[in-house]
Amino acid sequence: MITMMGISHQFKIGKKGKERIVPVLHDIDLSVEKGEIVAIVGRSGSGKSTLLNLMSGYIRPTAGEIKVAGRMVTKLDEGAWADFRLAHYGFIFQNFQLISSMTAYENVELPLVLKGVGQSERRKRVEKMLENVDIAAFASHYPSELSGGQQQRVSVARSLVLEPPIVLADEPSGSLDSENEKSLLTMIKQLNHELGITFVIITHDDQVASVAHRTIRLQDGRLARQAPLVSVESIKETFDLAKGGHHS
Ligand SMILES: Nc1ncnc2c1ncn2[C@@H]1O[C@H](COP(=O)(O)OP(=O)(O)OP(=O)(O)O)[C@@H](O)[C@H]1O
Repeated sequence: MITMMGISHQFKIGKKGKERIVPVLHDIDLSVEKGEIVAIVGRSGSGKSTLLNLMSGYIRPTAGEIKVAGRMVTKLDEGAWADFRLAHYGFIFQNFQLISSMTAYENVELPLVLKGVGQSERRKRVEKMLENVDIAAFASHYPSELSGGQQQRVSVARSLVLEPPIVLADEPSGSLDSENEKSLLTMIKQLNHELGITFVIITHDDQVASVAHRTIRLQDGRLARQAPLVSVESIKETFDLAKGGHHS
């Protein structure tokens, strides 16, 4: 679903003429399969958010290529990226990013309005989504009239209402208590299972990482080597020996 090939990224900081280069990611090869839940973990500053921002096209890699849903997205211009994002990605953030002057219903409806979906179809989809995340009873509440957990549910509903194939989440449970965190994780598992949505989730939290099918660790901008149970060399050796033995 998402393939990164030889991705490196560096930021330029400082005033013109006195710029400094900050290398952040180094030669990342990574792929996320359709229907996977992948957790990205690593120390603060290891490059997790940068990696997610590259996947969503908010920043462009200094080197390397990214393919998403069969499309070479590194070649897209700003406008094409915006369309691609709307069609392929949902986002879940730590601070929910709901619009305070809109009700829960209107917040969830917004992506459909932006996409030009007609009113009766909008109503059907918003109502279904609000029910999916168990927040229908609070449809007419403004964000300030909702608890943190309820706001996160609305934010999840909004990110999924266009039924994106991929959801990118940056510390989605960061501001939730353990009860609300549990129900967010149950919801993620359920959506993954029922709709086959692919999730890429940045987290510091072992609970969140425990729902993932796979955990990717970043260490100083590189993928940490997952210690294989048996090295490739030893498999080759065994294979060659077995072959040699057979012929002799
Ligand atoms: N826009 C930017 N300009 C310059 N440097 C940046 C920029 N964004 C991030 N960095 C630097 O890149 C490095 C990685 O940052 P990033 O936010 O990807 O880390 P992270 O692993 O997500 O950290 P955290 O867990 O604290 O959110 C940091 O050293 C950071 O200072």
